[in-house]
Amino acid sequence: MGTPSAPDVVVNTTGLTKRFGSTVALSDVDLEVRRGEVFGWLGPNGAGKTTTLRLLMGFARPTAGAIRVHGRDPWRQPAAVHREVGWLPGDPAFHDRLTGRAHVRMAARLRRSPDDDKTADAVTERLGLDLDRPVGTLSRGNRQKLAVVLALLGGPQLLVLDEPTSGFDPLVQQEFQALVREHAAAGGTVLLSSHVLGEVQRTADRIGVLRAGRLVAVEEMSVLRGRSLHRVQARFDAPVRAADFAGVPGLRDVQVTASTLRCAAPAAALDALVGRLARHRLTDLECTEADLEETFLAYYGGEPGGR
Ligand SMILES: Nc1ncnc2c1ncn2[C@@H]1O[C@H](COP(=O)(O)OP(=O)(O)OP(=O)(O)O)[C@@H](O)[C@H]1O
Repeated sequence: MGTPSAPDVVVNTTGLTKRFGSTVALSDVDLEVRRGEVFGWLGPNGAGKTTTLRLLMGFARPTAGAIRVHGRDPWRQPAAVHREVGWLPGDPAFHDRLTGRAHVRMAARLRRSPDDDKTADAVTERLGLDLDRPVGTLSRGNRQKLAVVLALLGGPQLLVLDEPTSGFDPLVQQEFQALVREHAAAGGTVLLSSHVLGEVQRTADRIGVLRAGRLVAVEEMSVLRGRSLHRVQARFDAPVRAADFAGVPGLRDVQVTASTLRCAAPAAALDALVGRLARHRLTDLECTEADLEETFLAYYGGEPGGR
C-alpha cells in the first residue's frame, strides 16, 4: 500500500487523518521527514502532535490516509518500524522499584543489542544521571533523562521524541540539544514535538506547524529566522495618519496615536519603512528585533496554550 518513498525520505504521510468520535485530531496531513534532518513538530496543546507520533509508532490506526516509515506501514509492521525507531513518549512509564540500569538491561534484551550498557553509560554521563537508583526515587527531570537514554539504545536511525525537554534545566537542555544535533550529523533523523518554538529553534532544521489537526506551515528554520520581525516605534513632531504608512509590504500591527507610530516589520520591509518615516520630521526612533517566538506567533497566530 502507498507509493514507494525516495531513499532519503524517512517518514511520509499522505492525507493522514485521525478522528476520535466527533473529534478530528488530525486532518489531511501531507508531510515528509528526510534523512539527516531534525524536524520540529510544533503546535499548541491539543493540535494533534502526539496523535501523529502515535500513528507513526503503530499504536493507533489512521482513520484515512497513510503514514510510512521507510516505506513501511507501522500499523501492519510495528516490529519492523520499532527496530529502527527510538521512541520517547510524552509521559514515560517506569517500574518505580527497579533501577535505571535494570530498565536499560530490559530494553537491551528486547532490542537484542548487547552493547547497550556502553551507550547508556555514555549518555547517562553526559546528561548527569545515576543509573543505579530505583526509578521511584528520581525527580521528574531525571526520569526524563532515563527516557532519553532508553530512546537512544541500539543506535536507532530515527528518534521520535514527544516533548522531550519538559523538566530539563537549561544546562541539561544544552547537552540534550547537542545529542540531537550529533544524531542528525551522523546521518540519523529526529522528529521532535513541542508546543514552543524556543525549545526546538536551536536544534531543528525545519519545522511543521499544526493547528487544530491541520498542517498550516512547513518552514526551514533559516527562512523563519530571515523573517524575524522588528518592533519599530517612531515619534514625529506633528500628528501622522496610518494611511501614511499603508502599502509597505510586510508591515504588521500598525498603530498610530497622534504623533507616534508603532508597528512590526520583517527585515526586508525596513528600507521601505524608513523611506516613509523620512517624509515626516522624526523626533525619536526605536527599532528592536523581536525574539523568534514572537515572530512565529505573528505568522502562525494564536496563543501557545490555545487551540
Ligand atoms: N485516545 C483519544 N480519544 C479521544 N480523543 C483523543 C484521543 N487522543 C487524542 N485525542 C484528542 O485529539 C486531539 C489532539 O490531541 P493530541 O494529544 O494529539 O494533541 P497534542 O498536540 O499532542 O497536544 P499536547 O501538546 O497537549 O500533548 C485533542 O483534541 C485530544 O483531546
